[in-house]
Amino acid sequence: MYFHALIPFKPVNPKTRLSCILNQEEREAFARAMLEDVIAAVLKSGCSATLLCTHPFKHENALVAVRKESLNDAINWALEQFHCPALIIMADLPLVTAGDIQRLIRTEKDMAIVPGRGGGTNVIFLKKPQCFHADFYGASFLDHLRVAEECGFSVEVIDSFRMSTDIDEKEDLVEILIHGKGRKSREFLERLGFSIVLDEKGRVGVQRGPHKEAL
Ligand SMILES: Nc1nc2c(ncn2[C@@H]2O[C@H](COP(=O)(O)OP(=O)(O)OP(=O)(O)O)[C@@H](O)[C@H]2O)c(=O)[nH]1
Ligand SMILES: C[C@H](OP(=O)(O)O)C(=O)O
Repeated sequence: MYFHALIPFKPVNPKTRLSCILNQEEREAFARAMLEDVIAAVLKSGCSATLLCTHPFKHENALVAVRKESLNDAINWALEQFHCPALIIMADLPLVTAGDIQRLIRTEKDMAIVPGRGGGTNVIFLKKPQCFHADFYGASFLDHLRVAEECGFSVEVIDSFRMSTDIDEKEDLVEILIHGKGRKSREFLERLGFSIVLDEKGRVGVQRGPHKEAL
């Protein structure tokens, strides 16, 4: 089955929660690397990709719509245009695979949803997108279940480590370094000198060593 994926993307000053370890230029490059990982999985799954971007941006394998409004308003603008099923997938899920996406689009329910850790929503597949409206931020997973109920949708909640792993904070980089073999985002972090480290309590964290290209 062939569907259309909407990928919201903020190319300018993204991922501010990573400012403690990446400067703005690095965060922009890192956000692009994660986006590449997501687009690769989307295309491999057989879906096409449209980026909903806050600023002008070009990608050779995706359509781009520049929408200056907020995340929810941009998604809701796009959903209104859809007359066929739609996938909404965030650009900060670099571990996602084509098989993961196929799991959503093969759902027998009206909607499939993947929660993010901490109450967020990482991916939504909608068979009838026009009834729905996005309500990201805060406990958006609960909000999206409520919207689905209002629409009378049957819902499948998908339990997936890879798709639930959105990269927001420094601690999340551990997951890319451990599980992100072959991903552009892992190559990027390694090039910058990131590696995993154990703290004094035995927990795994990340450290930034010398820039590989500078060695
Ligand atoms: N179109 C659009 N996409 C957005 C906007 N804000 C964030 N995004 C995208 O939405 C997804 C989830 O965003 P967040 O995790 O909040 O990312 P962020 O705003 O870059 O990160 P922080 O600055 O750390 O909050 C990512 O794919 C972002 O690129 C927006 O205002 N408009
Ligand atoms: C957009 C938001 O992402 P988070 O800030 O939780 O990563 C959400 O999932 O509602």
